[in-house]
Amino acid sequence: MAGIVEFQKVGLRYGRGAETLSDLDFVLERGSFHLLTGPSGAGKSSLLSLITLARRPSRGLIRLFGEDVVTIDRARLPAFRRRIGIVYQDFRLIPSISVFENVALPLRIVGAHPNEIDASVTELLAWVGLDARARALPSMLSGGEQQRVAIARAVVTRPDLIVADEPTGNVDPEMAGRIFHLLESLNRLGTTVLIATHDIHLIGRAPQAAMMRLNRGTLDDPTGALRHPPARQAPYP
Ligand SMILES: Nc1ncnc2c1ncn2[C@@H]1O[C@H](COP(=O)(O)OP(=O)(O)OP(=O)(O)O)[C@@H](O)[C@H]1O
Repeated sequence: MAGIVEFQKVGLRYGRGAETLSDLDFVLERGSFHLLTGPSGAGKSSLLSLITLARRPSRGLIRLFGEDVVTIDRARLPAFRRRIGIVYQDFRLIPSISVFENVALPLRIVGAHPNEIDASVTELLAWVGLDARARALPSMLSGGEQQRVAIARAVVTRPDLIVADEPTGNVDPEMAGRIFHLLESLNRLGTTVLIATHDIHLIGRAPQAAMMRLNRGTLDDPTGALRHPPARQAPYP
């Protein structure tokens, strides 16, 4: 089965200091569900930034969807980025447009039909409990509400890969459960999901998820799933 993400001997160094990430070797198989944990400062966001093509590694090979994205012509990177739904830790909503338009934006970029945009955005905003706030600007929302908008935006195009950095960091346990359920449902439909989280409740909800643990920039593999990746995750209870 093809790897959606493959890292070989990847290292990342900011400036002239020691490496923040070292010798990362792993494969995320198509349709897998991974949780990335580790103490604050271990390098989780840095690792996600390599996968989402926000940064290039200092060394090593990264393949996304089977292609080497380190040496690739930069002009081709947007096509890869469009296949990835990203939930940023700091949301990164566009402040000058409405909640609806923030979620609609990825669909507008790919030229989706207006009817499809209306239907998809409306459905997702209802799913995250924000249908009544569709016309609001992001600044009028609480942190947790903004996080839900960011999640709706990340999944609206049904991307091949979803990368979420602390997607439940600002919401209550009930909403965290809904968000997790949404990501699980997308995973069952074949989307590969990688979630970086400190949320022990979230980790407890996903006993079958493959765990990746970063420790000072190197990766532990407590479930062995990186060396022997499951072809497909077992269904969640
Ligand atoms: N742009 C940057 N320039 C220089 N150093 C950076 C940069 N981004 C992150 N770092 C450093 O890299 C290390 C790892 O940071 P990173 O944000 O990846 O960790 P993290 O595991 O996501 O932490 P947290 O759980 O607190 O979000 C930290 O020491 C951080 O200071």
